[in-house]
Amino acid sequence: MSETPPVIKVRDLVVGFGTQTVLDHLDMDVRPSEILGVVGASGAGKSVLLRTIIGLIPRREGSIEVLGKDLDRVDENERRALERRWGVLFQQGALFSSLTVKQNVQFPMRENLDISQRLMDEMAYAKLELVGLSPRDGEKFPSELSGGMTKRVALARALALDPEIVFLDEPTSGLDPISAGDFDELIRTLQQTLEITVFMVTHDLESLYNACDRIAVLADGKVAAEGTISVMLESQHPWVKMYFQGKRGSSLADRELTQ
Ligand SMILES: Nc1ncnc2c1ncn2[C@@H]1O[C@H](COP(=O)(O)OP(=O)(O)OP(=O)(O)O)[C@@H](O)[C@H]1O
Repeated sequence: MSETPPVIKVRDLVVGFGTQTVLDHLDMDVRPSEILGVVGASGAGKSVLLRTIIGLIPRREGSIEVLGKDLDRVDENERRALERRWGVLFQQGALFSSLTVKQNVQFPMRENLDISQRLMDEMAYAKLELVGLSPRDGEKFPSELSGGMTKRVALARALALDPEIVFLDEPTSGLDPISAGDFDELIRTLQQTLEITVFMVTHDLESLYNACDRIAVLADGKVAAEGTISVMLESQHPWVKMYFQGKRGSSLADRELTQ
């Protein structure tokens, strides 16, 4: 059976800081158009993995292929072209506080595209609409936004260049459960309509149940378990058992079964 090649292929990845090894010969595949949830204990290396894939942290060993390109074999131009094919939502939203919402969303366009202000405005409004915000919200400054709106703007900015992959680092952290649920639904809808691949670091069990197709658990520097929620519920790995079959996990699993 021939399988579609992964969108992200990580092999034998070793990343560390000083004497600390964070990722220790890690392998991972992210499949086309899936939402992969990456979980693990605090400090397990989830954000480090995300940042290494997008090239912000150097590797000690191993290879990373994104969209069929080996990151060690691309030149500067190819690298820039590749970077335009992914969008990133960082943990804190990381909006520029002195720019309006619209200008924040236009930032990647300004950096990468040679187009008129008018076209950029139209594109920014389209992205804002995609994430459920109005043109009027575009004139606000980040300090005037709620937590949920900030995440939506950061997502609109991540989508600015119509990426094929979106990396999300804890997209629902700091949101109340209802806003977090809305955000999960938004990610799911976007993935279905735009067919993007989503790499999502999360602590949020609800997100894992409601938004993710598959889950990868990081422990001891590796992917210790991977698969659907049902695979997680049957896993015998101690951390996975504690997380998914612990008190909170069980109540979600019961709810899932009775739906
Ligand atoms: N720039 C850095 N310099 C030194 N150590 C770092 C750096 N970035 C991360 N680390 C260390 O790498 C380890 C993994 O960090 P990482 O942020 O990936 O954890 P995480 O799994 O995302 O945790 P959390 O769920 O708490 O966000 C931690 O021990 C952290 O202190």
